[in-house]
Amino acid sequence: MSFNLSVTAVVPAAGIGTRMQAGKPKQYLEIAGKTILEHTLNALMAHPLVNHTIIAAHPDDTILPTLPFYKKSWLSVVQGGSERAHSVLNAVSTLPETAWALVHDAARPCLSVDDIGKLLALMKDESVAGGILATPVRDTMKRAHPTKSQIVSHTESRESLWHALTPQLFKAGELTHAIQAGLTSGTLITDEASAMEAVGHQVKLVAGNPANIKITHPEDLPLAAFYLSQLAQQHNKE
Ligand SMILES: Nc1ccn([C@@H]2O[C@H](COP(=O)(O)OP(=O)(O)OP(=O)(O)O)[C@@H](O)[C@H]2O)c(=O)n1
Ligand SMILES: C[C@](O)(CO)[C@H](O)COP(=O)(O)O
Repeated sequence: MSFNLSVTAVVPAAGIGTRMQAGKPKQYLEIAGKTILEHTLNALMAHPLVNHTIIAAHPDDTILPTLPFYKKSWLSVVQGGSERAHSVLNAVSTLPETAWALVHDAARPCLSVDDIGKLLALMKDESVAGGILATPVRDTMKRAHPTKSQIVSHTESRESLWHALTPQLFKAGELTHAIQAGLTSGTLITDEASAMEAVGHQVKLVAGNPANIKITHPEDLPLAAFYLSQLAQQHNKE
């Protein structure tokens, strides 16, 4: 049986980085001389099965066209939307229904090629619609009191609780329909898996490296710089 093994990376990059409180969208902040977005694209394109990337960019983005990779043949750009789900939908809906979409946050540059490979192995697993990189929760989880946000209401069980990361891998057609259904029904869609789960698809959890952090707040930058240096050292040893 032949499997469609070509993969398109889809990179939602239309956010404005409010929580980062920087003078520009966080994906354009630099680490080791490259923008965070460029680190992320390099990470994705390092896997031999990833042969194209679609970026969903903010309509007012004037930085992206100035970057060195902008005119590369392996890159396409679509307009992002008001929410991350809209940005992903605008990109994924341009793909053939049977294409594999590897959706990955622009704000997650510390992605290893090994973790991409672990997730792409799901393309041959017909028991699931796709899957996501994730890490098991390590800390005790507390639910705050609904009206007293600094007071503990109760302790949540951390049994079988995971942090969802990206990339998240699904067939473009199924993902397009799931996001459209979720947006129409008002389902909260904060990642691709939540849309797929809502319409009944099986989603596999693939344990990934917790270094694959989402750069969100200023204190994440030095941590990401450290993890990127570790990835570079590992790459140089290979
Ligand atoms: N309308 C949006 C909102 C977010 N994103 C992207 O989704 C990823 C994860 O979102 P987040 O970390 O929340 O980024 P921002 O929305 O930029 O951050 P903030 O919420 O602090 O403004 C980022 O790569 C961001 O660029 C997007 O493509 N379109
Ligand atoms: C997609 C994601 O990175 C998975 O953890 C996360 O849901 C993005 O959330 P954000 O609020 O858009 O940063």
